[in-house]
Amino acid sequence: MGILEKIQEIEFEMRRTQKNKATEYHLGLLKGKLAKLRHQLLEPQTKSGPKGEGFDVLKSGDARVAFIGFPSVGKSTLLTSITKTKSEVASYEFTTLTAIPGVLEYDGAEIQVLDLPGIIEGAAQGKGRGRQVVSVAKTADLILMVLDASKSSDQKQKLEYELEQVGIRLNRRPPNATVTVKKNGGIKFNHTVPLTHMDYKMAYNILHEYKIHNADVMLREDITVDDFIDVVIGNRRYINCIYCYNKIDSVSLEEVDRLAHLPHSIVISCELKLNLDYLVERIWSELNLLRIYTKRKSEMPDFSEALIVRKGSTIEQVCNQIHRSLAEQLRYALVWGRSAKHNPQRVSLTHVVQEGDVVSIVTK
Ligand SMILES: Nc1nc2c(ncn2[C@@H]2O[C@H](COP(=O)(O)OP(=O)(O)OP(=O)(O)O)[C@@H](O)[C@H]2O)c(=O)[nH]1
Ligand SMILES: [K+]
Ligand SMILES: [Mg+2]
Repeated sequence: MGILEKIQEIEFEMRRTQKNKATEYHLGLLKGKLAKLRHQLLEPQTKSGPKGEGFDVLKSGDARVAFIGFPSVGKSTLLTSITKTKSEVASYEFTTLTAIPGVLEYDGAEIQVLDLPGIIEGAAQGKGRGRQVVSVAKTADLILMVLDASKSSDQKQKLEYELEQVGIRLNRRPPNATVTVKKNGGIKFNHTVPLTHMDYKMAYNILHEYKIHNADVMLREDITVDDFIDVVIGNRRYINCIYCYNKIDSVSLEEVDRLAHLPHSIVISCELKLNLDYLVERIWSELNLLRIYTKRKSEMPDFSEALIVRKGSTIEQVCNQIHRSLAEQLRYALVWGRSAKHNPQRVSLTHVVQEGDVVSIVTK
C-alpha cells in the first residue's frame, strides 16, 4: 500500500471515530501516524527511514531518460509498452510512488528509462513526492514529459515551471558566457557581440546581489538577464525534452494534428500502440548519442557490440569510455568511416568521431 493510500485510510478512520474520552488515545495515535506519513511524503528520506524508498536508482546503461508528468497520464503504461519492465498501471492517481527503472534496448544501446510518480503543482517546493521526482529528473540525459492529449495545455506550462524552479533548462543550450570570480580588481565587463538585454550596470547589480564584488564577465552572445543569472548561479542542467502527448485515441484528429506540430512534440497512444516505434527513435535522436565500433589489429571489427558515446566525442573520450588509462597509452588511432578522410585515417586524441565509425587504438 502506498503512503497516500495509508494517509487516506487514516483520515477516513479518524473521521468515523467518535471523539470521546475512550477514543482519545486511539485518535492521538492516528494523528501521530498521519504526521509521520505526511513528513515521509514531504521530506527527502532520512538515513533512519527506509532508504530513499526507491528513489536512489543507480545509473546504468548508456543514458538515462526520466518520465515526468501529472498523475494518470500514462507514464507507467508507457514504460510497460516500450520496455520489458512492468510498472503498475491503474485508473487512480498516484499509482506509482517510487522510481521504477526499465531498460530500453535500441540497436545495441541500452537506455535506462525511469517511470516516476505523478508530480503535482508545487513539487519544487516539496509538495507530494515532487521534490524527489524533480531531483531525479535533474540526473537525466533526456526528459520525456508525458502529457494527456485530452487535458488542457496548461499542464505543460505547469510542469515546465516546476522543472525551471529546480534549475533544469529544457531544450536550451548553456549561455555562451562566463563569470570568473576573482579576489580583487572589481567587476570587469566584456562582450564580443552587441547586447540588447545586458550592460555593465545590470551585471554589476546582479553580481552584488550574489555578493560577488570582483569578477571578469565575458558575454559571447546577446544573453537575457535570466540567462546571465543562470551563469552566475551555475549548477544549471540543460536537458533535452520531448513533449509526449499520450491518449490521442481520446481526442479528435484535428487536435492530434495540432499537437503533433508543436515544437519538440510527439503524439502517441499506449492503448492503441500508436507511434511507439517513432517515439523510441526520437528518444534515441534527442539523446545525441553515436554508435562506434572497435577493432583489434588484423581482426574484423566487432559489429555486435557498439560503443556508445556522445555526439562530438573525440578519440580521447572514446578511449576513456573503454578504459580509464587508455588515452595516456595511445600512440595513434586508425579510423574507418564517416569521420575519416581516407580509410583508414591515422588520427590523434583530438579527432572527432562520427556515427558508425570503426576505431582501432594503437598503444605505445
Ligand atoms: N485512453 C487511453 N488511456 C490510457 C492510455 N495510456 C494509459 N491509459 C490509461 O490511463 C490510466 C493511468 O495510467 P498509468 O500508466 O497508471 O498512469 P501514470 O501516469 O503512471 O499514473 P501515476 O503513476 O498515478 O502518476 C490507466 O487507466 C491507463 O489504462 C492511452 O493511450 N489511451
Ligand atoms: K495511475
Ligand atoms: Mg505510474
